[in-house]
Amino acid sequence: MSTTPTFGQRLRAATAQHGPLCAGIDPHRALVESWGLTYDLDGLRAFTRACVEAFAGHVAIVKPQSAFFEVFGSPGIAVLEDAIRDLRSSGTLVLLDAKRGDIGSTMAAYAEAYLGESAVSPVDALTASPYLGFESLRPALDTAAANGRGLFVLALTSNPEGASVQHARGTQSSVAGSIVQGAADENATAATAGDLGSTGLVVGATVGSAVQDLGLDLASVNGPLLAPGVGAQGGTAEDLRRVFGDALGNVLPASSREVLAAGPGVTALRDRAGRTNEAMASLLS
Ligand SMILES: O=C(O)c1cc(=O)[nH]c(=O)n1[C@@H]1O[C@H](COP(=O)(O)O)[C@@H](O)[C@H]1O
Repeated sequence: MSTTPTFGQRLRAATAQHGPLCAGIDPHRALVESWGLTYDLDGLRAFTRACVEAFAGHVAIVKPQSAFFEVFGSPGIAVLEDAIRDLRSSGTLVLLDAKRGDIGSTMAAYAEAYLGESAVSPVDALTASPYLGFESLRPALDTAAANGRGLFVLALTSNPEGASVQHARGTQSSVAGSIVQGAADENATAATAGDLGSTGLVVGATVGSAVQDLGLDLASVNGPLLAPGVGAQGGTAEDLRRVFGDALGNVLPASSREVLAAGPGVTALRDRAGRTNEAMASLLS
């Protein structure tokens, strides 16, 4: 039997030590320029370096948004890879936000790229879109599990357009409901062992009463619940309480712009992340 700790176990240990905040690295043009940097490769590099210095060893998990690095082509990806390596070597978990989702055979290549045993730039977890069907993610679910890594599957996203797909009802349940069930099934073995599962869900802090309206049981998922939308998108601590109810203990509040706006100083960034973390920890406990 493998003795490699699971992603769920590693995440639980990390949040116990550092608090629940998932700090985003989203080098938007406006943010980069507001730090007095030029919006080019040098600016991207300086922005990312400051984030890594501020967050490494101080928060449980960091979520770089791949899109903002892809903008700069392969040199931008190299900046992302350096950040992933440096964060992970400091012991900070990395959730790469790339929202991958494709037919199974292509999904297998995405899984190999980010979660595989021989991945060039491995991450601890990856965001994934299940809208080609939850089972299309099977290669990523299995590769993640085999290598002690995790997957965060979009269930109820923070954008207003998400509802038109995710709230739709089939013969038995809503689309989001089937995603919740899929994640709960993946985490069943961990649940029996008393561990947090490694298949997480993404449920935005801005989804209002959707969880209740659709009758979703998020506590039954027994996995981490990434909650983007806090801060810049209008989500508040009170919203988290309303949205997640008895599943609050598994929530990772995700904040990018609100924390990043404290830059460019490394200490100021770290302090903002620390204060957000403390506020979230007292809410969730
Ligand atoms: O998967 C995500 O992280 C995500 C899902 C979602 O439903 N909504 C959402 O905003 N996100 C991401 O979370 C980050 C939000 O950034 P801020 O609004 O600046 O905190 C961005 O990187 C988004 O791509």
